[in-house]
Amino acid sequence: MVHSVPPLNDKSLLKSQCYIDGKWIGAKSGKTFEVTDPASGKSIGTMPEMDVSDCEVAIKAAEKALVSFRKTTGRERARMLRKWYQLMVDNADDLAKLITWENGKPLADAKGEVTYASNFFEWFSEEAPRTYGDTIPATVPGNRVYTIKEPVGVCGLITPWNFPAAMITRKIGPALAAGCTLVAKSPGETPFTAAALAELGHRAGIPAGVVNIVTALHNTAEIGSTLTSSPVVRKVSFTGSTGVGKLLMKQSADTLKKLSFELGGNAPFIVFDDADLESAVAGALASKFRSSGQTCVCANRIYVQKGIYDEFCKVFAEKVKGFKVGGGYEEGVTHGPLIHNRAVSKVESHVQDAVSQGGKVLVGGQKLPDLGENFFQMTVIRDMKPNMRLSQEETFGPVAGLFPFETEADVVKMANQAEVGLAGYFFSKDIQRCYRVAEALETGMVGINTGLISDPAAPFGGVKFSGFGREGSKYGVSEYEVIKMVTLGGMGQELQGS
Ligand SMILES: NC(=O)c1ccc[n+]([C@@H]2O[C@H](COP(=O)([O-])OP(=O)(O)OC[C@H]3O[C@@H](n4cnc5c(N)ncnc54)[C@H](O)[C@@H]3O)[C@@H](O)[C@H]2O)c1
Ligand SMILES: O=CCCC(=O)O
Repeated sequence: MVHSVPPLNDKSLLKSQCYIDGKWIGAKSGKTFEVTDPASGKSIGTMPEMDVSDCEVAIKAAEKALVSFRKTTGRERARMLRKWYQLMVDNADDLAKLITWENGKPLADAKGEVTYASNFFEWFSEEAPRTYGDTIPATVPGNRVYTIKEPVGVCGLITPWNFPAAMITRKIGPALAAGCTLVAKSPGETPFTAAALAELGHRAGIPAGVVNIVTALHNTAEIGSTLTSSPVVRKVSFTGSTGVGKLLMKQSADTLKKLSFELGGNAPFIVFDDADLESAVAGALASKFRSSGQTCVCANRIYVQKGIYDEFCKVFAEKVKGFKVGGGYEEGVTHGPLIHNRAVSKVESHVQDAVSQGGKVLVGGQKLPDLGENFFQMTVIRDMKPNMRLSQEETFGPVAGLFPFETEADVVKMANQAEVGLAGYFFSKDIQRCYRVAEALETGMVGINTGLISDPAAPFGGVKFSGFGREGSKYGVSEYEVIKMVTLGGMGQELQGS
């Protein structure tokens, strides 16, 4: 496969060290791990394999920086975030090249991610000066009661590889807006984008120790356990799988941390007979195949009502045939590789399971070894059944399983059978049904007549085994705050001299 990486305009954005206490440093042990390009399998470079002692240094730096950072005004923090946002915009091309290089997504998608990611800094720069408390009418005569919002303290942030920029800015933005300092563990598969962001944060004037990034691949679990067990770290925010979320929650119990968990999904995508077929197909394609199916809000189970099932399958499959899979820098490529061969194996096993139980492959279904070991065809399977693995587990890959259904009640029941509840989608022109089904779906987010719901202004998060807490939106900052209530006693009610 032809594969050449375009040079960065600003080569100093490609780092091979960690940003801790305002300085670029390696692991004390001197150990590093290698990061590979998922498209070519070639090495991109190395990053420090940090361990418990390195992570503790980062926590100390964040603890020290908190003393003064928590006293900055919201307006001051807003200006820092705004500068950081602007630097992301100014360096968008380089950030996108890094994302494509380490994650594999096509360059146009990577550019879209940079815009999405930078918008979290813009959004939270606007929220930072508006973290209002309340004035509360007291029950006790003569008392006055009010609340103030305070930063929760040092935060530990753990993010996945599927959005190397957006998952970390979605956490750093509100943490800084609230006045918190932090230690972020960037994903071992995609650490370079986070490091470039740290460099831009440095240039934006974020004070030393406020943002610290540690990297590790093999020591990931011990970094996670250091962050969750440290009494200094008061909050952990994690985005990743449900299994790891449960582990981190257990590990956080002894120190009673505030937690936010954005975990796995298995999104139902429902198309009713009364839907506009063309826009339902477009919505399903956008939702299912975004990042080659590797987003937590990707449609995983596509339910189509019997009356339009055959037609939907035909039109949907024709469109998928038009996709071009390849290296993310190549012209005309619409979909990139999967992150690693474990992801390819899971996708392959979901296809084999469906086929062995009567699913019919309309498009794809195979690995693409000529392109590289992490490539898999964009795949469409019809005649899916509820007991198939794809129906029960998140595929996190490019397989669209099309399930027929009869009634609204049947499909809502099937949709809600999942343990997880992150996003759900449906297409219908019936306004009463729109309200009814949106309210009946057991998910944290619902897209009606759209397959794309992500927006820094909208609260992102799940229910059930998809976790808790909301990111983005007017609710995002509160995840990083505590409410302090103040009662002033004996304030009196009568005016002197009355
Ligand atoms: N809800 C959301 O917003 C959201 C967003 C993106 C991905 N996800 C979910 O993430 C999953 C895909 O990512 P993945 O397979 O890499 O998930 P994962 O849980 O294995 O890894 C996610 C992150 O956690 C780290 N990690 C892994 N084990 C850890 C441990 N023991 N202690 C501390 N950190 C640890 C990894 O290094 C990585 O940075 C999917 O289930 C997807 O739905 C959810
Ligand atoms: O993969 C999870 C995040 C996706 C998004 O924010 O749209």
